[in-house]
Amino acid sequence: MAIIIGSKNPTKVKAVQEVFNNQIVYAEDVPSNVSNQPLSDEETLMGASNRAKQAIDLNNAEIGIGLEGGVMELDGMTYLCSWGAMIDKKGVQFNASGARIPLPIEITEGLRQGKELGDLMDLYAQKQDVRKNEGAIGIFTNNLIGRKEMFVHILKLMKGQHEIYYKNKV
Ligand SMILES: O=P(O)(O)OP(=O)(O)OP(=O)(O)OC[C@H]1O[C@@H](n2cnc3c(O)ncnc32)[C@H](O)[C@@H]1O
Ligand SMILES: [Mg+2]
Repeated sequence: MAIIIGSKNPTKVKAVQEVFNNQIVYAEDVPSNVSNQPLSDEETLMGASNRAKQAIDLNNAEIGIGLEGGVMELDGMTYLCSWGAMIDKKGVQFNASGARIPLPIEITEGLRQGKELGDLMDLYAQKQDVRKNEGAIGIFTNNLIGRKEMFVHILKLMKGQHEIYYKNKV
């Protein structure tokens, strides 16, 4: 069973390889067709969903996956949010969201000026490519949870829903 993940970001690709460890995994960059920095749950989920739909159309894949990072407002705070979408050959789609944590005010201010979280995180942490490594979630949780681990959780939530859906159909 071939699986296509619609991104070459290593945190996303490694997470898919870990969860679908006995399957062939291809990584292809596809556009999210939302802004580079999604600013709501709706937009982040839409980005994940758009990527999954394009990924499944690319080759003769059984499953297309989209994982998207964003931020959302809740109760006057800006939270990190992440969404996943998985679509199979029959067009059945499963979604799941990941852990969310509040972001510090200096990050929120940068986002309000139109900057991308990935760039803000590199400045904040004085590191390069935080988005491809521990992610904002790693930086703000003392690395107890990293970006790949958060995506692993989202992928398990979708894989499990997919398994139950077909188990109950037979
Ligand atoms: O190549 P793609 O798959 O696009 O990988 P990406 O790192 O750009 O990831 P997203 O498009 O899913 O995320 C949208 C924006 O939010 C940033 N972002 C999201 N979550 C992040 C995190 O945990 N750490 C750092 N940046 C993050 C990311 O760098 C982008 O600017
Ligand atoms: Mg991106």
